[in-house]
Amino acid sequence: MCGSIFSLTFSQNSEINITEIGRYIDYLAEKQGISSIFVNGTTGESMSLNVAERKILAEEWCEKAKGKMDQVIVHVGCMCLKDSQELARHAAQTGADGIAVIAPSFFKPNSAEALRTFLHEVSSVAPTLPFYYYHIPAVTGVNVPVTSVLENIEELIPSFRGVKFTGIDLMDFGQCVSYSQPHWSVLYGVDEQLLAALAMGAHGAVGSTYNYMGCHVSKLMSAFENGDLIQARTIQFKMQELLSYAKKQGFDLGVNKQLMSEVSGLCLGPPRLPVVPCPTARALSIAQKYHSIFPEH
Ligand SMILES: CC(=O)N[C@H](C=O)[C@@H](O)[C@H](O)[C@H](O)CO
Ligand SMILES: CC(=O)C(=O)O
Repeated sequence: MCGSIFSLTFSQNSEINITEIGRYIDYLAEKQGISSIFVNGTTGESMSLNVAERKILAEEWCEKAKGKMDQVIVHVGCMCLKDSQELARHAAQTGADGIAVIAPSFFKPNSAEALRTFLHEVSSVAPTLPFYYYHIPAVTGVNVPVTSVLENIEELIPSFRGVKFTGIDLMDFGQCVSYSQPHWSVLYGVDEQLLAALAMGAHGAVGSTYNYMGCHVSKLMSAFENGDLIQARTIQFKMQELLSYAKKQGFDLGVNKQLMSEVSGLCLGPPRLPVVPCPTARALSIAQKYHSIFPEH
């Protein structure tokens, strides 16, 4: 299971703060059973960071994860192809285990072909690095079916190794799994309905809430593997209960980040504008809900 890391900032000025990264990795490995990390993605507020900041973070996460995480996947997608290529080259030099790329979303690709060409251009500057397409249509507004992105993709991108699928279209997802090659990973990213994706054959899970619910999610996944659907559902329903409570209160990245700070005790700092910090009372109430749903933590 892969945790998507939150950005780390200083509370005074929301400048990036790399001093907490080592502790963050130990927390994920020891307390949440997280074996891989996804850096500079949605949760990591990559689109609100500049290229220089993203390089510093990628370097520090790769360095501190050595010997503690199986894999560090660095997201390098940007609005600008040149920036994405610069970050892809940098990820290769930094020793990342793979890169992921989101569809640009200001000027959107108008077809699967345009999207595939963009992905190809990024991958070609780091040809030896395993490449993942990151599908998150609710955020990007790019709704190209992933199935159509995957068609003969290795002819275009020989380093292609899978998809991080954060969408709710389980038919598209199922077809991706069905089309996938043995050396690919088709990973699911909507934490609230992971169990449905496991039934469709998901090879793994990547998500923001695994930062603080990872230990429960690994139980959900083992229960599913052992055929214990009752137990798997019980855990999934608890996750849904927490997230639906949080959503009623206005769940966004600011709330999610504050919740992680409350549960873990780590100092993650505030989000960067345009995301605004979560009011303390709201974070405490959601954290209380978390502890009542998962009393063992
Ligand atoms: C939009 C977004 O941030 N999606 C995340 C992963 O990609 C998920 O992990 C969600 O944060 C999670 O499923 C809660 O809604
Ligand atoms: C949530 C997630 O997977 C990301 O941070 O991109």
